[in-house]
Amino acid sequence: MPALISPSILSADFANLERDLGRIARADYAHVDVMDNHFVPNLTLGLPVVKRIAEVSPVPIDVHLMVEDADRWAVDYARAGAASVTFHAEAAQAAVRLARELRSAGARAGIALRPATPAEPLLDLLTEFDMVLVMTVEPGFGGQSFIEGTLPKVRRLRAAIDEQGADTWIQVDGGVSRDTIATVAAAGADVFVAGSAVYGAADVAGEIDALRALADEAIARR
Ligand SMILES: O=C(CO)[C@@H](O)[C@H](O)COP(=O)(O)O
Ligand SMILES: [Co+2]
Repeated sequence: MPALISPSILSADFANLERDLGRIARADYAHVDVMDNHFVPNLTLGLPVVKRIAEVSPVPIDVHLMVEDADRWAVDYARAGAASVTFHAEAAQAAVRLARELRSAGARAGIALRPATPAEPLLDLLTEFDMVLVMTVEPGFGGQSFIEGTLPKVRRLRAAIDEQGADTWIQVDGGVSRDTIATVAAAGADVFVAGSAVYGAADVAGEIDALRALADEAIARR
């Protein structure tokens, strides 16, 4: 599949969110990081803000839930208008049940793994999820540097998905930029989250195109 680009609005101007969403109209998704200051040591935004973002965004919303008690909150984000809701494996009691509830609510269901969380427990359950998010930094903040040690996990997931013929996307999030995107695309990723690389660029639309071109080139070669 062609690379999908999901800029993280964590690096947007929160006082001008509608304007900054307009700047990523050529992306495939808008990545919205929901942090609760418990699962991660940072606090961002919640349901009422996500609902308005979904209403004004030119592209579908990809919610990345970094909250404790994902089982309690995830479906509410689907009902708030998110096209895709990704919860953390470490924060869910019943990941398969939750993914099924998200699909029933009309959203794509994603499961996220912190850098130190192994993918192996998921490998027999891949068809239950529309996406596996491999965190390539510790969740909580934008602007961190890419952790190379997460690449074998991306490769293992790619091999399992291809072997099973599963229609599960691999998303990578954290430190994705022109310097790292080709490597992680070659390892097997399909969906690329980039916050500081996109919103820190002088030409935001041009940066999305450049990242997409680099990823597509690496995907074509794998
Ligand atoms: O989920 C997170 C951080 O926890 C991310 O979505 C970041 O927002 C990505 O930022 P960059 O590393 O691309 O600056
Ligand atoms: Co994120």
